[in-house]
Amino acid sequence: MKILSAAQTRALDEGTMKAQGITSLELMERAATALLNWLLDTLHPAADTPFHILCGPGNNGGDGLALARRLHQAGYQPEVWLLPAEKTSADYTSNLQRLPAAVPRHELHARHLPTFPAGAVVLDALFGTGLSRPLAGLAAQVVAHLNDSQALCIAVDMPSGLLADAPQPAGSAIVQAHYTLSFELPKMAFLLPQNADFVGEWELLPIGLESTVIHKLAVDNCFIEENFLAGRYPRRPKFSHKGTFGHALLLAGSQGKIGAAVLASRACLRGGVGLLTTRIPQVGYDILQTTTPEAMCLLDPATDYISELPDLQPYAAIGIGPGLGQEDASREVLRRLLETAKVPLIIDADALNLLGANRELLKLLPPDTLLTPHPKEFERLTGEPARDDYHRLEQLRQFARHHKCFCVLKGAYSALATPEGQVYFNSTGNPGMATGGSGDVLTGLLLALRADKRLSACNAALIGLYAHGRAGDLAVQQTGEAGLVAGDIVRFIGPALQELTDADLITEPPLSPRRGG
Ligand SMILES: NC(=O)C1=CN([C@@H]2O[C@H](COP(=O)(O)OP(=O)(O)OC[C@H]3O[C@@H](n4cnc5c(N)ncnc54)[C@H](O)[C@@H]3O)[C@@H](O)[C@H]2O)[C@@H](O)CC1
Ligand SMILES: [K+]
Repeated sequence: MKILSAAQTRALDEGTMKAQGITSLELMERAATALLNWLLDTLHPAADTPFHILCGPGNNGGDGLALARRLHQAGYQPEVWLLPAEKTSADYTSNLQRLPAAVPRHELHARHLPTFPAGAVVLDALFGTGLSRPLAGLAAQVVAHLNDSQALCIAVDMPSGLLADAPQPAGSAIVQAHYTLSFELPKMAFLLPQNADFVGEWELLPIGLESTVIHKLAVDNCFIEENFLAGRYPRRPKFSHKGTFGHALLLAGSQGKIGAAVLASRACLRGGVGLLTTRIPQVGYDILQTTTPEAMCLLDPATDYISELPDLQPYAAIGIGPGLGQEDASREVLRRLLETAKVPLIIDADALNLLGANRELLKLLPPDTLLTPHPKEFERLTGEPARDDYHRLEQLRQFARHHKCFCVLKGAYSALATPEGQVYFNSTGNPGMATGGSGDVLTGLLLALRADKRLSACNAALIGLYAHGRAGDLAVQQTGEAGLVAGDIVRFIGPALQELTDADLITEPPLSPRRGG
C-alpha cells in the first residue's frame, strides 16, 4: 500500500471524483457510511449510547456532520459540537444544512465545554489532513478537555492536531484517540512511535478511492501487507535439492551469548536454507551441536570469541553479529569479511556496534549488504542523534542511499530502506516480540532468504521482515504477549513462509485440464 502525503491525499480525492464522476459531497457520504458501519459493527452500541461529535470548519468537520445525520437515521441520538470559525468549507455547510433539526447542535465555547462522561463515545472531527499549523486557542482547549475525559475517543481520519506527514512542535495540542479511522490508505504519522499515544489503534476504511489514480502516484514510502508479497516468495521446485537453497555461513556467539548463535541458526534453518555452517568460539561447541544438530559447526580457534575468518569460498550468503561481542579480534574478522566477501552479507547486533565504533569500516560495505539495526544501533552507525522519528526516517533513507545498502530500522513497524531511497514499513508483528533474541531470529531468517539465489535482495528483506512478524503473530496466539520468547518465533517461521507460498497459489492461473482426460 502506498503511503501518501497530505497533498497527495487531496490529489487522490480530486482524481477519484473526476474518474468516477462524483462530487466531493458524494465522496464524503461514502466516508460517513464507512464510519457508521465501523461504529455499528465494532462497538455494537446500545440505542442510548451518548455520541458526541466534535466538528471543525473543514471537510473533516463535514465528515462528522454527515456521520451525525447517519447515526440519527440509524436510531441513535448524537449531539453535535461545532467549533466556531469565520469560514467553513462548502461540504461542511451542505452537511450542516442537511443535519435533521432533531439532532442537538451547540457552538463550542471556552467557558462551557461539554461534559464527556465515561461510556460516552466522542468522535473527533475537528481537523484532518487540512491542518496547517499547531492548534491554538479554543481548539487547543477543547482537545485538552477531551484528553482529560474518560470517554471513548475515536478520531475521524486523523487525531486532530496531528500532521499527516511531518512533525509538530513538542507540546502541541493533539487529540489522544483510542481509535483512528482513516480512509483507504495509511498515513505516515500512524507508523511512527512518537505518535502512538495520539493515534491509538488505527484502521483503514475503504471508500472506493480510484485505484488507477493511486497507481500513478509516485511515493517514497509503502506499507507492506501480504498481497504486496504475493508472487515474491517462490514455491520449492519438485526436483530441488539442498544446493538449490544455498549454503549459508553465520558468524555468531561469544562467551555467555551462545544462545544468540543458536537462535539465529535455528531461524536460518527454519527459513529454508539448504545448508548452514555456524562459526562459533570453542565455548559454544557442545551447546550448538546439542541444540541445533542440523547446523554444521565450524569452530574458531579462540575459546570465548570469534577471532579468525574462515575460508568463504563455499558460501552463498554470510551473516555476522548475533552475540558476537566486541573484541578487537572480532572487529578484525568483520573488517576482513567486508574486504573479501563476494556474496550477500547480513550485519546485525554487535557487528553493527563494531561498525558504529569504527565508522571508517562503513566505506568497505559491499553493495546490497543488509543491515538490521534497532534505533540505538542506528544512532551509533550515523553518529548523530535523531531530532524525532521523521528525522530518523530521513537519516535511514540517506544512509541506505549513501552506502548503497539495505537497512532495516527495527521497531513496531520495522522500516526497510533501499539503496534507491524507498522505505517499506512492515505490517506484521506484536509487542510480545520486544524480547531478547527476537533480532537474532530475524538475522537468521534473512540469512536463509539471502542464500536463496531465486530472491532479489529487496524481496528477501521484505519477505524476511514480514514472515518474522507473522511468525510472532502466530506464536502469540499460543503464548500471550508477555510469555512470548524468541524461540517461539522460530517455531512459526515455517507456517509464516508457507502462508506466503499459499498466497502465491491464488494469483496463479487455474490448472489446464490434463491431456487425455
Ligand atoms: N475531499 C474529500 O473528498 C474528502 C475529504 N475527507 C475529509 O476531509 C478532510 C480534509 O478536509 P479539509 O482539507 O477541509 O481539511 P480539515 O477539515 O482538516 O481542516 C481544514 C480547515 O481547518 C483550518 N485550519 C487548518 N489548520 C488549523 C489550525 N491549526 N487551527 C485552526 N484552523 C486550522 C483551515 O483553514 C481549514 O478551514 C480529511 O481529513 C477527511 O476527513 C473525507 O470526507 C473523504 C473525502
Ligand atoms: K480528526
